[in-house]
Amino acid sequence: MTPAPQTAQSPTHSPTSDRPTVFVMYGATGDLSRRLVSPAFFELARLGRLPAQWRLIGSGRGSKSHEEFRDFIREALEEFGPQPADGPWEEFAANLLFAGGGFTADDPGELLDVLAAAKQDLGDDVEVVHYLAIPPGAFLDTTKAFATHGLAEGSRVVYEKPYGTSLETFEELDAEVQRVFDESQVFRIDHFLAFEAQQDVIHARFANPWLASIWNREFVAQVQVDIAETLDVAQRASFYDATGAFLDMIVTHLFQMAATVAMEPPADLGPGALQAARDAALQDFRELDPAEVVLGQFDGYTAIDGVPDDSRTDTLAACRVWIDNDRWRGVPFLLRSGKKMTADEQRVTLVLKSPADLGQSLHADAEPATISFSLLEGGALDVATTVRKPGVAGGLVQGTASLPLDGFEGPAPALPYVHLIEHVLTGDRSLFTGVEGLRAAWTAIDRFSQNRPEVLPYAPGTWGPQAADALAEPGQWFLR
Ligand SMILES: NC(=O)C1=CN([C@@H]2O[C@H](COP(=O)(O)OP(=O)(O)OC[C@H]3O[C@@H](n4cnc5c(N)ncnc54)[C@H](OP(=O)(O)O)[C@@H]3O)[C@@H](O)[C@H]2O)C=CC1
Ligand SMILES: O=C1O[C@H](COP(=O)(O)O)[C@@H](O)[C@H](O)[C@H]1O
Repeated sequence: MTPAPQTAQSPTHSPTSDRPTVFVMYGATGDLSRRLVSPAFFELARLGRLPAQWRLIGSGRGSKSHEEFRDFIREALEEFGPQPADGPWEEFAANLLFAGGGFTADDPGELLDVLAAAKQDLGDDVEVVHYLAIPPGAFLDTTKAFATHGLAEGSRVVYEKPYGTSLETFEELDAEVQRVFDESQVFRIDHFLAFEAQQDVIHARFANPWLASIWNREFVAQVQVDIAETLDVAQRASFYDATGAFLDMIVTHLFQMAATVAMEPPADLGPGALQAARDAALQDFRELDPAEVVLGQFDGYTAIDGVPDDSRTDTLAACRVWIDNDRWRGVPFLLRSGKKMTADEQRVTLVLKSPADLGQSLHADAEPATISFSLLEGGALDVATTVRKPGVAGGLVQGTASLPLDGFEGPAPALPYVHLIEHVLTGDRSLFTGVEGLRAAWTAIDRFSQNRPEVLPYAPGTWGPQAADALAEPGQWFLR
């Protein structure tokens, strides 16, 4: 298979955020827009890092006046921050526009008119960024609509995850995307790659030879990527019920995080090399065995408005992934993510081999040490290690040294979407997924997709069905 060209910067776009820019956000009334993307735009405005002249057009199938859309975004900021009062709200709001009536090949709704007016306001040399914050099932038709209405040429386009919903739909979508756009125009998001702490996993590994030297099957017994949420899905039942935890989180964010851990040292830490290293790791993922996947649904899920009474959608998924290469052969990568769980935690953990695993007789029964990165907010690095118990009785005890990763002088950590939007403007692909890695991810889950296990019930506020615990044996989940 010939890899699609992946260039760090478009030959046709200058790596600057100075060009007047119109962002069109499809799905602007949705959960992603309210919780993550609109706050990031406002944060960029607060930081003075948007282009000097810009507009943000929210696109949706319903109808809203520009003023109603501004109120809608203000309410989202009041709920999720940054607070409007903490930034240049009035100036920001004046740049917000809404184009209703949807956007399809047959009917572009109000978008062409609103876009033309915004471009006219901003002058001749306007950059247009299309941002698809809509459910993945709508990506293909929207891409076709770009071609029909002549909106592809000279623009940049940002696809949310999941890019596809199966190997087949991924191929269909990507073929259309490659037909309509040049690869240099396309950005495929996985916002976990933009977490500050995700970047810490990479930099901690390569800046510390002691860490780099144990980052392999000789010393690591298990790798765990565990994203637990107390969050419900009531606000976005229709998207969620059609998607489920496995597609929403596992084949997307958790596969990318697992690949971040698993990757070979990249040639350098530049955008192209990082993306290529992750993609290469994904290509070594073994096809998932459906017997090593556990799906769960929290009790009460089907009572949510908009969820069918007989829905079998998974709200939790856990699996064991094997990576067939010299560094990781035989090391299980345990991935788990679910809604309505016990806690909000996002962790990448390397469980190291115990003295017994390494054939040592001294302190053979000592617990395995762990190196664990919390991905929440600014992140933290927690190293749990066995030490002597103080006092005359002696014995061993495990203690944890915790290093907050945002506890240093300098700017505060930025929201992931702040990084992503800036990187789209500058053409830097280090935080974006690569098409070959995505193809490998969909290939790895293809057999599972045709043969999904039964969905098991779990009580809200727990760690999921017991079968998920068993995946970690003979070890156990770090979060428990
Ligand atoms: N929510 C989150 O935390 C995150 C979501 N994502 C991704 O963002 C995308 C959107 O997710 P989210 O915002 O949660 O989903 P929502 O269900 O909230 O949908 C977003 C918006 O898309 C529009 N929409 C729905 N169906 C269609 C359709 N068939 N065609 C065109 N537009 C449609 C709706 O707006 P209207 O009715 O106004 O047209 C809706 O408000 C998904 O791909 C998701 O995976 C990524 C990271 C985080
Ligand atoms: O992509 C998604 O991510 C969020 C979790 O991301 P966070 O940045 O809010 O922690 C998840 O809740 C959502 O279901 C999913 O679509």
